[in-house]
Amino acid sequence: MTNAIEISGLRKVYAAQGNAPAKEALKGVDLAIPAGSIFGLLGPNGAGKSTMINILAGLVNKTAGKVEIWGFDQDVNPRQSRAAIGIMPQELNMDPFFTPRASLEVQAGLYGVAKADRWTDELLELVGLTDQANAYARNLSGGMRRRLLLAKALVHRPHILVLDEPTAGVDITLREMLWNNVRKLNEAGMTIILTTHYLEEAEEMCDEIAIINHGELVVRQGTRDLLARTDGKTLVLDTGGRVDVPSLPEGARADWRADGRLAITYPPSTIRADALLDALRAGGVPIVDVATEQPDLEDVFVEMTRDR
Ligand SMILES: Nc1ncnc2c1ncn2[C@@H]1O[C@H](COP(=O)(O)OP(=O)(O)OP(=O)(O)O)[C@@H](O)[C@H]1O
Repeated sequence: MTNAIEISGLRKVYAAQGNAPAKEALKGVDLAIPAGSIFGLLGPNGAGKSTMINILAGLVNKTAGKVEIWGFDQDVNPRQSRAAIGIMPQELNMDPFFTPRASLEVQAGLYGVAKADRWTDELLELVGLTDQANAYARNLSGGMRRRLLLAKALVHRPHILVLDEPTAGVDITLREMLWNNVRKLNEAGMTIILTTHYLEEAEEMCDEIAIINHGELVVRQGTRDLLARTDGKTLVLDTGGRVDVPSLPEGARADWRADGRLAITYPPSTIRADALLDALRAGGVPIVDVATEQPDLEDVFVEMTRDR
């Protein structure tokens, strides 16, 4: 299996409701997600990420296009394609009278996992809920509920795990635990797809990233290559205090930071750092110290999703 997911020409139009006009949430997206990757699906609010994930999960019907999950066409082999994917949803609502163990057993039943093939105890152990296995869900903390949702997504041992905003509003300890789990699952061969608003997290975790905006795929690239795309670097200077900044080569921009340092952002394709430093020195700016900063995913994201 080279691609865990192959999406082509995917469109979704939500029908008009009352005064709200019809909304084309996905406008013909083509996207291949390599098997074995940790793949980030990013985009601003309303870009269409949840729509895409819900289509993968079989919760939203597409208007047009083709979706193959682990080689199974969703429309031709719905059962097999559903069995290949597990989804950890955003929302935390769950039956308050179920214990984690019972929830996992029920979920396994829904997926038709035979009793002998269930791995309930291992799953509870994996997400750190062994001690709460028999506690009612209403007594679980938000973090524990989230861990239970992860375990529920895994009952049928899917090839692909989709995490929709898994760390929104969770504390650092839980976030680390989630990511450790995700890495372990990925090392064991599972393909991971995640949406997140934390771009730092996507930068650190994902091998490849797709950015969607207004229902269209804007870019899909390896994380490292994506970061190399932005033509913007920053020199950060300690000038020993505020001074007048002389005019700089066109394309360069100077900003004073809150910590009193002077940040010069420039496109390295047309301006060399030494030309900038020469211009500053010639303008009488004392340079006590200099550091450089590379663009991060946030910069790339802002550039790619800026409305033109
Ligand atoms: N059930 C629905 N009926 C009508 N319009 C919808 C429905 N669900 C989503 N939309 C619209 O489709 C567009 C895409 O929404 P979607 O939830 O997929 O975006 P998103 O990228 O997941 O955003 P967020 O990051 O805010 O979750 C939005 O304009 C949204 O208002």
